[in-house]
Amino acid sequence: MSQLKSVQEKLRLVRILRLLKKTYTYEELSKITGLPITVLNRYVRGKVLPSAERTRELLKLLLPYVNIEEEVKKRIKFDEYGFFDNIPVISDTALMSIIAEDVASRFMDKNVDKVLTAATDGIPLGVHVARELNVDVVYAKKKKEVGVEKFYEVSYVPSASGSVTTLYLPQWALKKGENVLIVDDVIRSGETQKALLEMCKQAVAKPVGMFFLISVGDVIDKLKEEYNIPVESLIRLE
Ligand SMILES: O=P(O)(O)OC[C@H]1O[C@H](OP(=O)(O)OP(=O)(O)O)[C@H](O)[C@@H]1O
Repeated sequence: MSQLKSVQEKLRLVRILRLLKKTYTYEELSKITGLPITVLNRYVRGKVLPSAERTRELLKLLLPYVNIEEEVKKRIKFDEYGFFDNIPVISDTALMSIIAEDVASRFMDKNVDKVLTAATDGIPLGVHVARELNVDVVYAKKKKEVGVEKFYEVSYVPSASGSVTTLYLPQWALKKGENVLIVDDVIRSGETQKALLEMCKQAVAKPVGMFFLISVGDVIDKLKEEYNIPVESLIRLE
């Protein structure tokens, strides 16, 4: 294993420990791993890193306790009208890194050149996934930034809004022939995503897949059928 790969594995273990720390006590983690609390605490705080061999052993022991779907569900807070607050999910950097590893492995064989998302709430997932795939992330905004000469722009009517929204993306951000992975935190009607797909069309770039943390209803099945690309979500709400 290369030095870099070995360090990455160690950092992955620290992220997993930090995530599990939010659910399990040090006593419980100590029982699971057979390591003293003081040692685990040093790993979590980054005071020391485990050896490569211990990292492998600990990952084997701890990974069964990581259920990312449950971690996301646990963090979604619904209000009295059935709307949910996704900030507890997208602001948790340890969880987002672990989710991004999962997303990267799902789309590893797609030769992704760029990750595309929509501002605002798609950005954290976009950044984490792009970093994991070692590519750049670009995002469409609802306003035109000054200093940009040419934009791809798509107008649509978001469900239940009754007004037209336009998304703008600088033309330098997507190039002809690039393989694009579209990600977002949530997909409800799919209108935002169709706008991003339309931007790929304007750029003559190729959408190679779509991923969402949360999808509502059967919208991802419809997109998959219509565009004939893999469309996946971590959790599906009815
Ligand atoms: O499938 P759809 O019905 O199009 O909805 C999904 C979109 O809605 C949310 O963004 P929003 O437009 O609320 O902007 P925000 O990210 O700035 O909150 C979300 O982040 C998605 O981009």
